[in-house]
This record gives sequence, structure tokens and C-alpha cells, in this order.
Amino acid sequence: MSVLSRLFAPPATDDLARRAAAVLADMGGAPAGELATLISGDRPGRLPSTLFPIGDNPGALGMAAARLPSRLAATLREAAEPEPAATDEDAIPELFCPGPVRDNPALGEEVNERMVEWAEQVGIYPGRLDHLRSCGFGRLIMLTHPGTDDPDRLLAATKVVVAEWAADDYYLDEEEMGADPNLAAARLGVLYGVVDPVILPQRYQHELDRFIKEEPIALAFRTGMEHLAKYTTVPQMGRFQHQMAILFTALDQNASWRNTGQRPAVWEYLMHRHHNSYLPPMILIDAVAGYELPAQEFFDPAVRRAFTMAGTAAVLLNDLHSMSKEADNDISLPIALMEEENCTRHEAVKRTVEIHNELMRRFVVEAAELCLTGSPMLHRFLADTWAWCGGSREWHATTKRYHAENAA
Ligand SMILES: CC(C)=CCC/C(C)=C(\C)COP(=O)(O)OP(=O)(O)O
Repeated sequence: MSVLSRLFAPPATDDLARRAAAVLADMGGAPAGELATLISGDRPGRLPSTLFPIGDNPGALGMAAARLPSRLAATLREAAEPEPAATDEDAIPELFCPGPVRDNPALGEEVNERMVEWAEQVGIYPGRLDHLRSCGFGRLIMLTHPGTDDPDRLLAATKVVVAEWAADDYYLDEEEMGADPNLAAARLGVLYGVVDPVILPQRYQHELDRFIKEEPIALAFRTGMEHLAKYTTVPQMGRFQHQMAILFTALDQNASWRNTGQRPAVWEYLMHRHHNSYLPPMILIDAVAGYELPAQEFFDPAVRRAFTMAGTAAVLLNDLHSMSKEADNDISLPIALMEEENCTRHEAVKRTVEIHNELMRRFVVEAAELCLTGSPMLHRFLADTWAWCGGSREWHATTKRYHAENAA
């Protein structure tokens, strides 16, 4: 039996998909959504909560940081321990990821509806607006950014994340909708000129302007980023553009694998997911919440290491949930594991959860270390990163994008 037929073979597959989805959705043993609880082992609220605006009580943050070392040793010991041994060796381990810090369905729906109106205006997902609505991207952004209740701020972030998904769907993934891996790099190259606006010599500029007006995904980026710019500082916009360049390079890499039929090794796929991760939406955490992590700290390699670990872990959760909808020739961590390590689908899912958990545990350890010295803004950014992962977990477990069985 080939790897792919083993992966998609019914009915064991359906059964495994159901069991895996149940484990991923079960928040019963989830760690606390407040990172401070984990790091300090103390009651929540000593470190900046995702819900405390910066400046409310900066003195308390300094005191909390001063208390960390005695607690840190215990955290490090605990985090370094291997996964708790399961009674059943085959069991898929619990996901080491919090649940959502805030769930406000009405707010999510408001943002979602406004996003669908905008999508209709710019022309993305033509004839598929009900499908777009059912994905609940407005709900994703409501869940992942608990630091604000402002629908307009959430909408700005939703527009750009939907533009990203549209590029992925229409240029790379959904061949029946015109995606073509042969054209992906050329299309994404032009699109990057919208993300980081290009000014052409005068006699050619009108052609680019016309292209942007007529290409819905380009117009989605142009208008989404204009909206986002209301809430970003210059460095925040700059780092977002940098992250988009990284994403597009990774999408080109994915297209290249599809063109050649080459299958990535596990390490190579993990590197790819480091670049094709959830960082594009996560990088807006502070902008959406209304504060700024200074560039000096944001680009500190130790901060970037912790942040990218969380971004990769979050996208590996996407790999697990999207297995049911991906095409046979798609590439994901479970598929790479099956191909390289010749394991069953069940083992590949289990191993993917273990890798996810390893990254998330390392994030907590690194965040604890960073909290010893970082600014209150950094404490909050790390707490918000953890909360982002919790909101994302909830969305992945419930969205109709990955759970057609939930469709109306
Ligand atoms: C939100 C977004 C599109 C962020 C950049 C990373 C990215 C391209 C994804 C998370 C989409 O990955 P994937 O193609 O595996 O997602 P689907 O499973 O197709 O939704």
C-alpha cells in the first residue's frame, strides 16, 4: 500500500480523523490561557494579562519579574521533562496549548459580516461568499486578539489574513479555482509589490494601478493594508511586510515541490513551516491590541526564537486539522513523516502532536527566561502570543473550513 493510499484509506482514516479531532478539541487538560500562571506557578494576573492595558500598573510588572527566578527553576525542570507517559502507548498525547482567553461570538460575527461585505467589494472568493462566511475568519481574529473589543481594529487584521488565505487558495492550493503552481512565483512576486508598494517609472505606473484594480487579491491586499495602517506604527508595518516576504518565499518553495513532484524531508518541511507559519497574523498582536513592542526587543534573536516557535507550533496544528481537506499531493508534516519514517497515519498524527508540544513547551521556557529581563511590553507580547495560540486552537477545532460536518 502506498503512503498516500494508507493516509487516505477509509474507513480507518475516518475513525482516526474523528479520534484525532476529539483529542485536538478537548481542552479539559489544557494549560492556562494566562502565560503568567504557567511561568510563575502563581495565581493569574501577576504578570501582564492579555486583558490589562499597558500602563495600568507597570510597577506590579517589575515586581513580578523580580519574583520569577525562584519559580523559574521549577518551570524549567517541568518543561524539560518528556511528555507525561501515556497509559496507552499508542494514544495521541494531549495538546500542550491553551484554550481561548476570550470568546465573544457576537463580536466575531460582527467582524465576520463586515469582512464578507468588504470581500464582495474587492471581488475575492467570487461566488463563494457563503463559503468564506462559514470559515469564520472574523471569529478567528476575535479569538486570537483578546486585547481589544474594537471591531474596526479586528476587521483590519481580518482583512489582511483573508487576503493571505486568498493568495494561498487561489494561487497555490485550489487548482479548480485557477491555482497553478507553475504561475505561483510570478503571481506572488507581483503581489509582493502591493504588500510593499512599488513606485514604477511614470509611463508604466498606470499599468500597475490597473492591475491592482482588476486583480481582486491585489486589491484585497491594497485595501486591507490601508485599513491596517490606521493601527500600525512605521516599524510594525515594516515588520509585517518583512514577514510577508518570508511567507511568499515559502509559498514559492511549496509551488516548486508541486511542480517537480519532489517531496521534502521532514527537516526541510519543518524549515518550510518555520517560514510558512502563522507569524503574518501573529506579528500584528501588539498593533491590534494598541501597543508596540519596540523594534529593539522584537528583533532580539532570543525573542524571535521564542516567537517563531509559537508560530510554527500553531501552523502544525493547522496541518493536523486540515488533513481532511487537503489534496493527495499536498504536503504536510504528517505526510512528510509517513513518507520518510514509513509510519502509519496514526503514528504520524501522534508524532506531529509531540513535535507541536515540544515547540510550545520550549516557547514557555524561553518566555520565562525573557521575562526575567524584558520590558513590560515584552512580557505582554509573550502573554499575547500564548493567548493567540489558544484562540487559534479554538478556531481550528470548530471552523467549517476544516470541519465540513459542522456546515449548516
Ligand atoms: C493566515 C495565513 C494564510 C497565514 C500564512 C500561513 C498560511 C499560508 C497558512 C496558515 C495556510 O496554510 P495552509 O495552506 O496549510 O492552510 P489551509 O489548511 O489550506 O487552510
